[in-house]
Amino acid sequence: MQPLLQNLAEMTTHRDHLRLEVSVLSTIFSLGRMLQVRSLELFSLAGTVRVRPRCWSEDGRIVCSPHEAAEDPNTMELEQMPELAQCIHERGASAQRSTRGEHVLWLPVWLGDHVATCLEVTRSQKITQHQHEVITGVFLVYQNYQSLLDYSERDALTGLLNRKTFDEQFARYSELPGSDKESGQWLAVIDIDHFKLVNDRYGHLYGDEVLILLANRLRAQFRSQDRIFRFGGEEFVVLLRSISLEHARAALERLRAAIEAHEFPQIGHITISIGFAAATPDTPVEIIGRADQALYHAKEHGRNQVRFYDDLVASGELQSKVAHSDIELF
Ligand SMILES: Nc1nc2c(ncn2[C@@H]2O[C@H](COP(=O)(O)OP(=O)(O)OP(=O)(O)O)[C@@H](O)[C@H]2O)c(=O)[nH]1
Repeated sequence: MQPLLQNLAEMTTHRDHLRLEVSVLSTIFSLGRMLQVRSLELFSLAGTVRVRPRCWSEDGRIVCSPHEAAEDPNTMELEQMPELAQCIHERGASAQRSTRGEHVLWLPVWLGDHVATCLEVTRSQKITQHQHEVITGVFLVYQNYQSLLDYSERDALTGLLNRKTFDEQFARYSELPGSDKESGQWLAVIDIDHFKLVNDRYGHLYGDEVLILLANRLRAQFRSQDRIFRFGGEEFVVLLRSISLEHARAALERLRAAIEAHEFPQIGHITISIGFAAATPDTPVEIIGRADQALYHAKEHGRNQVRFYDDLVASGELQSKVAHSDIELF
């Protein structure tokens, strides 16, 4: 039991979801006689729920896929794993499948009413009641800790990622290939127009309702590899990945138009302004600064519009930051 307790203690030192995942897989693997342990990621793609192995045991070590979910060639539809699919539809705690020489146990990680990860344990022998209890015990420690970690990274009102997690997520994006016009990374800052009026006229509760509806719309609009943050107040930031400039512009424009057309309960119609910039290998502060400049340009020129920083610099409507710093005297 001693090594198991040590493994559990080690597991809860991690402050990063992936490291925690690797640690729980290695703890379960060390319980012995495992053919394989894997973490499966569940994600939506083109209207279907897909599954892909994110990390797995290989030669006694845990290795992780180098791909993002949507670009991973090794995915399948959830429905191709009927026992797991049924367990998830029924919001079950576990599922099993036993064939000759292979016994599989699945443990979905429930965060609220949502599953994005599932642990899979495969043994050559049947999993006994005692082994099932030990594995489930380790899993529950992991799930509770994962949920605490998730809670600390999210904005309480909207459930979007909070400002605190931005730098880490941005650093991950920066490791990916740089932006070009064919396929790049983009950072957009989205701000509700005259939101103070909504609060003043209808009260903060209605204001909060608008923020929640906008957050839901953002989640529906962007893909699983994009990252959406609430930076505080009525300001949201989206990191868009692997998308051409024109597609990024079109997605942001669709969002703007959808919000303009939406009838919010009691309040009626609101609009948003969006500024965006290329997520180049500069510091996050510089990139947010550029997107912010584009946003404020939109605010000063009528609101309810999407503006791209490079366009504004090219047309002479904005001066680039370099030009500013040249004349900075203090
Ligand atoms: N309901 C609600 N309001 C918030 C929250 N956080 C910030 N606000 C409000 O957001 C409003 C932001 O107002 P301003 O920064 O003046 O901007 P604005 O009225 O949107 O005007 P423009 O951005 O110039 O179009 C303030 O009234 C804040 O009180 C929140 O969590 N809930």
